[in-house]
Amino acid sequence: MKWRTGEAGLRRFGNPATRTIFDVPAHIIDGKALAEKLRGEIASDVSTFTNESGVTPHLAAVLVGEDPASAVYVRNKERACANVGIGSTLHRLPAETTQAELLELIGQLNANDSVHGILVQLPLPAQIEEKAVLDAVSALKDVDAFHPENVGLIVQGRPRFLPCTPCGVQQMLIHHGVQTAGAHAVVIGRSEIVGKPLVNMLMQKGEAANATVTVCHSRTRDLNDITRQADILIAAIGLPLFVKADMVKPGAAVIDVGINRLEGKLVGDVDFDQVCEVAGAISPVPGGVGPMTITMLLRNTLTAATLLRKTS
Ligand SMILES: Nc1nc(=O)c2c([nH]1)NC[C@@H]1CN(c3ccc(C(=O)N[C@@H](CCC(=O)O)C(=O)O)cc3)C=[N+]21
Repeated sequence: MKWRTGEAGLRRFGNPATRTIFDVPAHIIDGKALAEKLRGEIASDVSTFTNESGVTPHLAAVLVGEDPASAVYVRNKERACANVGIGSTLHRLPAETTQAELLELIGQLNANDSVHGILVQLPLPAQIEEKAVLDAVSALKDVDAFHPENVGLIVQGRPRFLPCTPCGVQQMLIHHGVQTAGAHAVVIGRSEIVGKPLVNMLMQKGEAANATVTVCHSRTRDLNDITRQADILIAAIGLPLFVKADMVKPGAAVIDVGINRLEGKLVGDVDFDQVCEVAGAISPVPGGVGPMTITMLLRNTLTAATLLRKTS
């Protein structure tokens, strides 16, 4: 489905199964549907790779502690792997695991030739230094693209892996016809996981890039004046319903990276109900960036298996 600036009319949005269909003015950037389509393509690529090499790509996921949200995410990732023919192993460690114990496990996974991708689920318990752990993951198995070597390659415009959430956002822009070249993209949020890499990727030469990029964060003055200039507005701040209609230029494409629980409901960083009246295109939560993040993890695991085969 394509969307172009200035397109008018109401769009149908919702889930026919639950009869929650309603009409909204903005084009809906449906991450769930796109994720399903791309997972079909990944499954076919995995099958080709496995037939040619005799190797089944394998993801090792590490979960430390009992955080219920993390447990759900990790389970979703395992299921997604199985659905495209990627093997996975979940390593569950108790909340009181020491940094040395976690590093020991990562060392074993690095050395294990049948493991191609390693994912350490964040956040980690307070006694463990996140940077030390992420640095220890082999750069060739770093399917999150958090290792400094992989971050450096992204900055230089020659990525090995692209980080899952930013890459998912780019795919959503590509597949919905949102033109990034020359556009003003405003990213709210400067996290290592989303904001910082995404800003870097959007300003590179290449597909879903060549944008003029502005980074906003908690210390930005006159935030609304800046966000209102955005042709593409990306919300990755971690504050529920933070982006309101008066922060959005009419017709802009709005991508909501937020995952917040509010009164038992999952909501994004964008106040969808009001912003969809102003935006030209908007991604929902749930069903937006989340499913795309997992899809890009699957793609990266296949890439890792391909790379490790070439280097061994
Ligand atoms: N090393 C690491 N890599 C990650 O990629 C990583 C992580 N740690 N820690 C936590 C965050 C969060 N994250 C999500 C992925 C998918 C959905 C997702 O699919 N959400 C569904 C809804 C799921 C639900 O109902 O809870 C949706 O938005 O439609 C959400 C969140 C990956 N993360």
